[in-house]
Amino acid sequence: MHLPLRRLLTTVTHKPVPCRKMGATGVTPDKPTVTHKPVPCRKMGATGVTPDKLASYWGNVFFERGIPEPHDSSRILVAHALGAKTLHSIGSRAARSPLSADQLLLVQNMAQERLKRVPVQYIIGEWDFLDMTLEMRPPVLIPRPETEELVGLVVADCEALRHSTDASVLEVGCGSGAVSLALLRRIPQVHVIAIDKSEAAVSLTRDNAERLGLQHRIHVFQHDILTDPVERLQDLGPFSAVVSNPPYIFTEDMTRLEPEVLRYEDHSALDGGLDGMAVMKGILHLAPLLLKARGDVFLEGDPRHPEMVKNWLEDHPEGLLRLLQIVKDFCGKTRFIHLRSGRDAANATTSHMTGRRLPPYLSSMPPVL
Ligand SMILES: C[S@@+](CC[C@H](N)C(=O)[O-])C[C@H]1O[C@@H](n2cnc3c(N)ncnc32)[C@H](O)[C@@H]1O
Repeated sequence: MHLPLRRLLTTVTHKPVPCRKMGATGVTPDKPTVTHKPVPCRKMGATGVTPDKLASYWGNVFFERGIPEPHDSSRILVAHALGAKTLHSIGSRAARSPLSADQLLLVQNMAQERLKRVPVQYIIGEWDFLDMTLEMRPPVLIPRPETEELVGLVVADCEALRHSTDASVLEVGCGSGAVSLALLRRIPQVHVIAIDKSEAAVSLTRDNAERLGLQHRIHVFQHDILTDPVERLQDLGPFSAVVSNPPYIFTEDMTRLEPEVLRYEDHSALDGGLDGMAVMKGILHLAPLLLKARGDVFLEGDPRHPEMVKNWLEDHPEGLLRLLQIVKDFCGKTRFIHLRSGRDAANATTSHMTGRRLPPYLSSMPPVL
């Protein structure tokens, strides 16, 4: 059953109960009413529920209810209730200590959310992207591991960014700020302009920039690349590079998305129109107006897009954009497109990258996002 998107607005972020509060009893008045079958405290003894037992209990419930990555989900939720990222990291003593009543209830409430297919990232309210922990708030897109590779590609292959002292990047569709903030952390002299048409995304990027102390090197504002005046961006340029992980799912593929994605993430962060290229084409059109004489464009897309971009470039020679590189993601799918403005770009080459695995409900999107 599909939950209405309005449900997103009521998704709560469950703050961890620090370990030092373990042993506290009673339920705080602001805790939501428990609607799910309670943790079987009587079976395990009210103070006898250890993190491993609880994770295993909820992992089995999730499994029986068809929740993807059932055991990973439950372990992350239990770890979060203990103020940790993983159960491995809590140490053997904490692993043997029973949870407090507060913590039990917190896990139970979070598990209820997971049973409704709310992504773990939204439930715990944060997620790691490269070396950063970012705040996550629905419906802003949860950054995917492939996008970490996009950052790696920009850092490795954008000479202009590494060698110039006044390099600037425009990110189109900043979402949570993952790409822009990762670039700022890796390239000290760079300044980023990050735009998004979604107010929620702009606000989250700003908050994440503050969280990481990077707010002085990033200018974030609401801007629709397809409809707002380009002069607004030109006034802030010209840029050394334009980077984007635009919405690139073909509209016809949207219905095949997992409930976690379809119900809770912003559709306009995902749906790229009939050919998945609505925003991408906007960027290709505008890039020559925004880039320095020899500037780069880095795009993440669907595996069908590199060929489609090649065709688009043949139909639009006036833009003087050249395809420089097509790069595969860690699944071996053609994923990233590197273009350069001006006449001196080399011929296309193909390279491969490796990386880590994504939870299935995020990775099995058609196509993998
Ligand atoms: C796939 S998400 C990428 C978010 C983030 N950069 C990341 O990689 O996690 C695409 C983002 O583009 C934004 N977006 C969609 N259409 C846009 C448009 N016409 N102009 C600006 N941003 C747009 C969405 O709001 C969304 O935040």
